[in-house]
Amino acid sequence: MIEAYTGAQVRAAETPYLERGQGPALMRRAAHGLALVALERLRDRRGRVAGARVVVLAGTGNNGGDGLWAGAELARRGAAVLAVAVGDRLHPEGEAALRAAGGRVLPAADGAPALRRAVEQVLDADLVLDAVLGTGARGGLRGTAAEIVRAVLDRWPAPGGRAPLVVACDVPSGVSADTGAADGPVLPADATVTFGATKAGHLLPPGDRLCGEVRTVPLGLEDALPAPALRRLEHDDVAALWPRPGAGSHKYSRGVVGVVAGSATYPGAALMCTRAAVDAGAGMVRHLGDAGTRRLVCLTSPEVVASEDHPADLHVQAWVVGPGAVGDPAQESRIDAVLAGPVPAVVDAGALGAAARAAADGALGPAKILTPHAGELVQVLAWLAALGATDEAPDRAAVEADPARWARTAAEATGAVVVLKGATTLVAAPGGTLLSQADGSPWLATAGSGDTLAGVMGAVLAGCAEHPDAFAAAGEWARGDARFAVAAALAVAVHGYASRADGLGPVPPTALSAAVRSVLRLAP
Ligand SMILES: NC(=O)C1=CN([C@@H]2O[C@H](COP(=O)(O)OP(=O)(O)OC[C@H]3O[C@@H](n4cnc5c(N)ncnc54)[C@H](OP(=O)(O)O)[C@@H]3O)[C@@H](O)[C@H]2O)[C@@H](O)CC1
Ligand SMILES: [K+]
Repeated sequence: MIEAYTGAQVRAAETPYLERGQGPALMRRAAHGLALVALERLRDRRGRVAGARVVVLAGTGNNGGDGLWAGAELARRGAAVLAVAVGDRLHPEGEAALRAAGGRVLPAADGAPALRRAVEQVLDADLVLDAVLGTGARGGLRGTAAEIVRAVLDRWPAPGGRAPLVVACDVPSGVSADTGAADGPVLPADATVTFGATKAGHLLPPGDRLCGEVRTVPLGLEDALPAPALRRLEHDDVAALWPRPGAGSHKYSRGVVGVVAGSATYPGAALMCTRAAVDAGAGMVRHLGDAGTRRLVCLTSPEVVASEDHPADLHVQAWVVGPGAVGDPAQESRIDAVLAGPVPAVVDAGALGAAARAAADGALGPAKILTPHAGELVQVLAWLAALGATDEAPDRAAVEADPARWARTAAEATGAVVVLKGATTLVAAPGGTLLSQADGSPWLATAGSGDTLAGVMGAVLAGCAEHPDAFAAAGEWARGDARFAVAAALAVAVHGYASRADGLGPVPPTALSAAVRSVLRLAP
């Protein structure tokens, strides 16, 4: 599991060390880790370090200091290192170290000619160390640094062209270490070397897409860190946590999933959703819907028991409501009943409007999991604002600029877990628990993918519904209501792995569902 922290959390953990005078030692350790990754990248690209042209984009603070000390190490290995000073000063010891190692300094803020030279040097470099801003940034890049990065990006080579390698120091400058927000220009990094702990901004969109590979250099702060701001499940976590039947399990103890999906207009959603719940290992899957859809469900997945019942007539461990359930009053009535009841539920697509209404009448509770994509979240937040449950109704650009903020807002306003689907999917629980998963193939952005995810999520939700400690192996934090957020993240991860199971190619939802089975053969 990756645990990530805000910049402020890491700075607070560093404070006692700084007060004991250990700041310079921490900086040297950080800079050495940065230099090692830069050396590795240079060797991969050029075979040797000697003679490589390296530019350090150096800011005025300690982030710049890290870059200058790392530049000094590279200079000692024979690289030609130029520090581009973007502000009115440089970290004094870092600058002295760089000069002592034979590096040069270009004060880029000294007028237009200096700025133009800086841009040429960056474009000509083999490697750029981006050390303008780290955890001390207030907002995105501004001033000379912003002008340089903008001018460089304007001339950044087309795909296939040769661009300098970029290694970011702590975070790509201009990306918030706390939120992943990127206000203004940012040089996309091939690798980001971070210090003390992974930062939340490395795992949150849109900044996560600008980090490249993230490497963390330990600084010995681990024991001083508080609870993480954000977590990401990795392969081993998924293998260990996914609910599996024991010798004494039977279909009811494993979890029955009830699916309220499909309508005369959209029967396919019900087929994909029920199939995925079967493939993800539900003990039993029941489908409620119109006669035509039921017949198709039974033909596609004979394992499913389809009926025209009402949710109140059935005992299930978890519901999935909404996929394709549009324009059918009987389905709407079933959705309302599930939302009003206590049973855990995945609330998708056609049920999100009803969820917003139900939430405005009283919290849905943490056992309900809403699964909007960005467009649907905008709609849900607009409904919540219109119903007086929230103050603000952001547009899509605002949601995409800071998705974590808005996923959290929706979670607090509804009392439910909110899964904001995207290339990086965020899971926000009302208590503040936040997970980020980025496991899927870009091919996953296809119609029906969400119906499949909802089915997979229904299966894992049914498996943990009656077991508050189902995921205790992940840590104390995962007990009780937090298990619903973990269930959601597990489903997102498995769905993502399934999209890559046969390599990177198209994944129509039926193939995706079949791949879920191969992913779940993971050894526990
Ligand atoms: N603490 C430690 O023990 C360790 C810390 N480490 C390293 O220190 C980093 C944090 O260093 P930091 O605190 O000096 O802040 P930092 O990110 O360099 O930026 C602040 C400077 O930038 C400026 N500035 C601010 N916003 C701006 C903007 N939008 N656009 C332009 N400029 C802006 C601001 O200048 P001002 O505006 O105040 O004149 C200020 O001078 C951390 O990320 C890690 O790399 C490691 O060595 C390990 C040990
Ligand atoms: K940086």
